[in-house]
Amino acid sequence: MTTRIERHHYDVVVIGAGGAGLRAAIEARLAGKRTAIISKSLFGKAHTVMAEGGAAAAMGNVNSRDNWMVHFRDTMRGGKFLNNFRMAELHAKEAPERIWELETYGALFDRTKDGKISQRNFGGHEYPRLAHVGDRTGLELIRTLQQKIVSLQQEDFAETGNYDAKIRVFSETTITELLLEGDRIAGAFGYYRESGEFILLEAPAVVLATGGVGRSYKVTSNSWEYTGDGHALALRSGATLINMEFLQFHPTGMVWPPSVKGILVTESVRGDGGVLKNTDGKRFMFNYVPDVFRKQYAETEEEADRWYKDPDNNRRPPELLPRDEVARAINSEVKAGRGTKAGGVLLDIASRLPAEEVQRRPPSMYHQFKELADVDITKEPMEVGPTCHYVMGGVEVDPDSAAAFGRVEGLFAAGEVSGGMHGSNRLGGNSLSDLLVFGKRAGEHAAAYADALGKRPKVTTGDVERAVDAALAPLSRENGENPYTLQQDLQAVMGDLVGIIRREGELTDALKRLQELKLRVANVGAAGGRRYNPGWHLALDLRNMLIVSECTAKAALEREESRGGHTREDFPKMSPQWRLVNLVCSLDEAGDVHLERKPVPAMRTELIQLFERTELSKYMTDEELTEVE
Ligand SMILES: Cc1cc2nc3c(=O)[nH]c(=O)nc-3n(C[C@H](O)[C@H](O)[C@H](O)COP(=O)(O)OP(=O)(O)OC[C@H]3O[C@@H](n4cnc5c(N)ncnc54)[C@H](O)[C@@H]3O)c2cc1C
Repeated sequence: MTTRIERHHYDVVVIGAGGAGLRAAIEARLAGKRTAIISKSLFGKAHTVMAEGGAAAAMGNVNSRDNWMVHFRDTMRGGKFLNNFRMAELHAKEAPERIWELETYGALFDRTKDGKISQRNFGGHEYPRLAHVGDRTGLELIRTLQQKIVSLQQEDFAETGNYDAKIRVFSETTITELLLEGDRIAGAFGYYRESGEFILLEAPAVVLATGGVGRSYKVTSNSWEYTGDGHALALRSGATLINMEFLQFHPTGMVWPPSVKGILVTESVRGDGGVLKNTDGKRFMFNYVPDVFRKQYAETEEEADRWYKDPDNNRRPPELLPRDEVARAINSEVKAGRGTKAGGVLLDIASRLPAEEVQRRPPSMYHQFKELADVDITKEPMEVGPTCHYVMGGVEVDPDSAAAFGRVEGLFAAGEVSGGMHGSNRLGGNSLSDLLVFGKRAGEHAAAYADALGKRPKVTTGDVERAVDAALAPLSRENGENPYTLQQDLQAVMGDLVGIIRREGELTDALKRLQELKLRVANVGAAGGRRYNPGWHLALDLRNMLIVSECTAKAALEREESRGGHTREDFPKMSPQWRLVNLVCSLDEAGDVHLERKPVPAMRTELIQLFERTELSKYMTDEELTEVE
């Protein structure tokens, strides 16, 4: 029996309908390209929508001393100098324009008293920099980008009588394979989640905008669709992933009750005055300020408290250190027996702000705790602990065009699925601006690539048949393993052995267990048919989760230092030699993960000159410092 496949032709296919995907699609459509947007979940329900804190852009609205150079410096410091400097530079320079542009699409940001876009403080940012809409910034961003897409569809309708003529959204549709002719992208294959019917989109250019990988971890702020699909699709099509060892564990996830463990408690609670205390009632973050940050952070509670009113003449509270520092500090306090029974510490805003203010500032935090944990945060502290939140590693891309490196042409990546921009650790707020800056670039360059092609690559029947067979395989295994058990086992391996603090023995053990899981996943089964069958969907996702987890574990074992989102108990220091190394994963012929070391591109002189030598000496080797002089 032949399998029915719905076929479409596009110039650019964008996989992912979060901020990066929507911004890329808008740009490709503005360049006149027929563009498809594919979304695994409902249109509008992406991670981007969950972003609360805001989008970082050096507009200088609240403190006029802010500019792209200060933002660039903060981003490089946050990433511990492993960032792709060119991406950090483009991001810092272009973010303000991308935010102002959103206003022309209809976004309504909160305002300062004099009517400018308001900006709030956030960890690691020297000045108030996060443009925000209460704690619903991501929602406003997605709403606005969707609105822009609808307005473009209306223009297309006026011209052609068809809303979908130039830009069409396929929601609740999962892409399982990229199809190639030789080394060039020829299309994408997937299925409608509701009907289980297959879909083939032939296109010479694909933009990956699939977000993160957090569902491979037990405790995570990420939702069900973040199974590393884009990372795995990139690898399988011949592209490379960079620095997959760097995962951000957000310091403040809910820890109680178990049903909500991992859900994020926004950093703006700390930006607005919330402080972290252990069960002895001590503000412990003062004990955890690393030397590299000592100059910028307050040494006493009095100075830290003064900063909220007078940031120009006081140093920042240590609660606002970059996320990796705060997450490790909480981890240490809990380990030392100064944590709560549920394994967290206390985040206190109740004793710091009047109740009405607490309700007004982070309103959804108040409701989140009231409804999910029955805790009134205007009266009691919140119980919080680290949660897997963001992956800094991702598709290795050319910084200017967002084109994927490796053996593949016609593939682009933007947003959380791409790597390099944030180095070893991302600053809060830098993701929303990253996805606008590089989403736009990816859409623009994917369109230009499609334009410049002579003959378009063709999808082969054999490849489509293989994609169909791979998709149907779990349904045909009568005694296959249960996908939910496999996912739990994978989450246990990653959470327990490749988590926030890593050790050689555990990482070696993790790799052994991942190999065992690989064999079991090859035998995963799903009962039932193709019509809305979440077990089948997970069975297909597991293949991606496993391959991406293997990259993370391999790179974590290889990198013998501690930096940003990678902490090795057996190598606790940051090493200037390791700063010169990017770890790059590819797939070999047998489908196994191959890891190689590649040099980190050297920063241009005028960018190096933005830093003081004493600061550079914390990160760079002696040879590099000699060259700087
Ligand atoms: C709770 C929370 C709060 C956050 N707060 C902030 C903040 O305040 N500021 C900030 O800068 N960052 C924040 N972040 C991080 C930020 O929201 C994300 O990194 C960012 O939104 C990622 O955007 P994206 O466009 O790359 O991907 P996403 O928004 O994650 O979208 C990915 C899209 O890809 C689709 N997809 C995935 N796989 C497939 C597939 N196989 N086929 C088809 N479609 C697929 C998904 O359905 C989705 O549409 C937060 C994250 C979380 C979880």
